[in-house]
Amino acid sequence: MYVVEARDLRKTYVSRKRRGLFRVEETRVEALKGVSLTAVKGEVLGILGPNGAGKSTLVKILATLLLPDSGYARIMGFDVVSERDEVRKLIGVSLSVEKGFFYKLTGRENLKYFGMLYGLDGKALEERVNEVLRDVGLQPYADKLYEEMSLGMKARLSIARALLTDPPVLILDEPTLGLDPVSARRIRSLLTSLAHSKGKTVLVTTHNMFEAEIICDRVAIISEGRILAVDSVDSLKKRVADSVFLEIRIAGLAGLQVQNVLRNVPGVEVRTAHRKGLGDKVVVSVPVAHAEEAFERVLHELRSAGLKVRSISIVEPSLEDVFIKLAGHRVSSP
Ligand SMILES: Nc1ncnc2c1ncn2[C@@H]1O[C@H](COP(=O)(O)OP(=O)(O)OP(=O)(O)O)[C@@H](O)[C@H]1O
Repeated sequence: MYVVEARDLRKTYVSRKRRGLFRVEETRVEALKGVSLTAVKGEVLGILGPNGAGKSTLVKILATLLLPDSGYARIMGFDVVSERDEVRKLIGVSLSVEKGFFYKLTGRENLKYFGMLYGLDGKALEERVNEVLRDVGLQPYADKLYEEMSLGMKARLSIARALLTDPPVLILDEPTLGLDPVSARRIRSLLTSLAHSKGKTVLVTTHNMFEAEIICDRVAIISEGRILAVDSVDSLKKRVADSVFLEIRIAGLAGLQVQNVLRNVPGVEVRTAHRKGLGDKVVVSVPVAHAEEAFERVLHELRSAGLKVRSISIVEPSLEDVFIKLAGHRVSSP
């Protein structure tokens, strides 16, 4: 059984704006255009896409906070619409824009309040609150008022709240957004250990390629309301890799010379030539099946032409390359 299962989810937002006294203008945004995905026990599933791709909409539907127009989603077999209460017992949710905390209570008091709502009390509540504060690294700031916390502290408190009941499923919208690198690293390793050591299913949205690559067992690439692919990072890369890149650094201003020297080498395409740092960095694209041969040949040609090669390395495609290939644009500029 899938722990998370979504089938053909669709959601259109309709907003109405008054234009003059009698005219109302309606705008419709199709945020989800038939999204299907599944997640199993013990995996971190990343939902990766640019701003406006539909990540938050999807997450809110799975978290029972928004109704889909059609399609269905289940958490451990329970329907997110018709069995909302059962679903809520199974999930811990942290959204990127949090509204539910009390500004005049401390972080610890907020957690205690939510812990009580979830049925914890006495010593068990005290211990659980300390445990989750430790997990997210918030102990030193636990007694600060919520309104005095930094963005990063608030983000961590939100994850701590999602962990309170030790739920089997975590649904986290941009969990490391606004965190400093040390806190982000801590949260990332917490999420992978929750999945891999405790068997939890962790759904995280992110537009951070690096994050998706290092924490996700599988990544769902979403763009303009559609899932373009769901697979492990390695498989996604293999899917798009019809070529690899050789990154060559040459002493001095030699970019154009490299282009000239390599122009007639079969299968080699010089993609860019620009100056960076100490010398020119030239990226050469070669067919994937001939990477090793091309490496030798390119090095030989450059040396024969008297160019001083500082370094040459084979660069694997990145998740960004995968995204560009599937979506037709970069993550940062849809
Ligand atoms: N309440 C709403 N009313 C109208 N349109 C909305 C609403 N919420 C989201 N949208 C639109 O739906 C689309 C998907 O938004 P969504 O927030 O799901 O994307 P996202 O991938 O989470 O983006 P981000 O990374 O910026 O949070 C966007 O075009 C957005 O403008």
